[in-house]
Amino acid sequence: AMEEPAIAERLEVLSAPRPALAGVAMDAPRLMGIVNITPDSFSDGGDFAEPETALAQARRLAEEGADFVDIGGESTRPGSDPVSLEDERARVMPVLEGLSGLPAPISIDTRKAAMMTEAAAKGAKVINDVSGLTHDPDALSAAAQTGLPVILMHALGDPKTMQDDPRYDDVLLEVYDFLAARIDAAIAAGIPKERIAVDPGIGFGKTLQHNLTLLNGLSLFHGLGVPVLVGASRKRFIGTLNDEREPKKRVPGSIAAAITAASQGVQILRVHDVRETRQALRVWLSAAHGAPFDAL
Ligand SMILES: Nc1nc2ncc(COP(=O)(O)OP(=O)(O)O)nc2c(=O)[nH]1
Repeated sequence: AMEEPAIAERLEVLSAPRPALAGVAMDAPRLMGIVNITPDSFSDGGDFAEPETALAQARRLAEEGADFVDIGGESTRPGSDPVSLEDERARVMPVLEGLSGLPAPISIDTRKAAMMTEAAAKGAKVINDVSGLTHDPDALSAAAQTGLPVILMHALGDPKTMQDDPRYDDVLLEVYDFLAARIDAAIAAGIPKERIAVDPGIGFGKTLQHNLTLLNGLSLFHGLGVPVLVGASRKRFIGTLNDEREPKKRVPGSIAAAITAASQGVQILRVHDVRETRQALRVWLSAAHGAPFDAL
């Protein structure tokens, strides 16, 4: 088999030239903290459903060192139902208004064109669409109009049914090809390549095996020439491997997944537990460099 590149060589990938994303340098693993303003998110639904608690969480994650704070008003967990524009707007906009002074750039986790436009007007600096700008026919043009960088994620169909029976001939290549096509579509819509990042969509229409094949092969996605984001935090595959039904008890496994991604040069890690993940990353990066790594 091909000799596995040493950690140091893989770390070279980290320093591969990628433009900054919303002003955040892509030269070391960066953390995207998660604020789910929903009653039903799979791991923390209801915890931050009120503006005050969502604001406090966003500020806390920024203080813990989040490089981005991802704000979402629609759970896209397996089996979830879509949220109306009115409901998503009512959940998210009050929080965005309250976060205007946040030191970390805010990403808006939404599939709706109208939400992208309105969130951008309220200070969001990144658009994060779990459907890769495919769900809303107006999303590509709306995202391009905002001038914001976009994160294009792969999902196999709709959250409602994506886990019913996910099948691929080759999950790595099919996810890669989907992301390549979405990059082309975004560029054609007027979003320059330096404002694009991709994400394989762990848990979005994938079996345990699919998720593990993706986590093992993440370095492939650097071939797309844009920053790579991975969101494995607290997800079901961690619970399946450990028979751990409670998402909040999956933090050690989430950290292991984050280190797995960082060791393959993934530039952005989307996590619920910023302080814990940052601590682990610093140790891993410092050891891998043989010296204190304080870029985080
Ligand atoms: N780019 C990106 N965005 C995402 N948004 C939501 C979730 C699902 O996790 P969470 O937001 O915690 O749960 P829910 O969708 O139930 O709110 N995962 C990702 C991900 O892996 N990548």
